[in-house]
Amino acid sequence: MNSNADLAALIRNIPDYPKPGIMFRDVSSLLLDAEGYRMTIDRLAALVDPDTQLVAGIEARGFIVASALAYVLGLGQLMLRKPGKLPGEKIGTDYTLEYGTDRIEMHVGHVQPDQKVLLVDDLIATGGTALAGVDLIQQGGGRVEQALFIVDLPDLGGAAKLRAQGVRVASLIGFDGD
Ligand SMILES: O=P(O)(O)OC[C@H]1O[C@H](OP(=O)(O)OP(=O)(O)O)[C@H](O)[C@@H]1O
Ligand SMILES: Nc1ncnc2[nH]cnc12
Repeated sequence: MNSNADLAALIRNIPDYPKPGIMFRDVSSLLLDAEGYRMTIDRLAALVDPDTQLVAGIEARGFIVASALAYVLGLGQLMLRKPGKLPGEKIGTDYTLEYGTDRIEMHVGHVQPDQKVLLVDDLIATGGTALAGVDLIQQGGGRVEQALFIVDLPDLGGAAKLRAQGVRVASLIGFDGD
């Protein structure tokens, strides 16, 4: 498992899921591979800004990345959740993604003023989800200067949109032509 190309080979590609025309990049097959999962987290951890104070993951697949990274880095994890899951006072943002619309929510008070928050997810496509995450964290008073993903689908433009917001974006694997 010497290169990110080895990691890319562990991702299953499923055409026309969940809608015709979508090539679904399934990280579940990468996560099944013990060495692949460890290498993925180690390589993402090596990219994290040293002054990062909190790791934010987006439900559901983002939690798998955020949990492991927060543990390795010795940081706390902020949960950005799909609707109807948070018991406390919350703020939320609606967004559009490659194959539909959704909403994420965050507890009020879970980000400290000016806290430096790393945003992570398994994959960025159109960027709708990640931009909603940045918006929520900023509404909560935090700063997002960096975002990390296992997979980027650059042709869908999400990473470029995040960069236009001043966020530094990195990923381990890029799939062109999506
Ligand atoms: O860049 P975008 O076009 O917004 O797409 C990326 C998002 O889509 C997937 O999540 P999904 O909403 O399918 O939910 P899941 O994590 O619960 O599977 C993925 O995990 C990202 O969060
Ligand atoms: N093509 C894709 N594969 C997997 N997850 C996604 N989320 C948004 N687009 C996706």
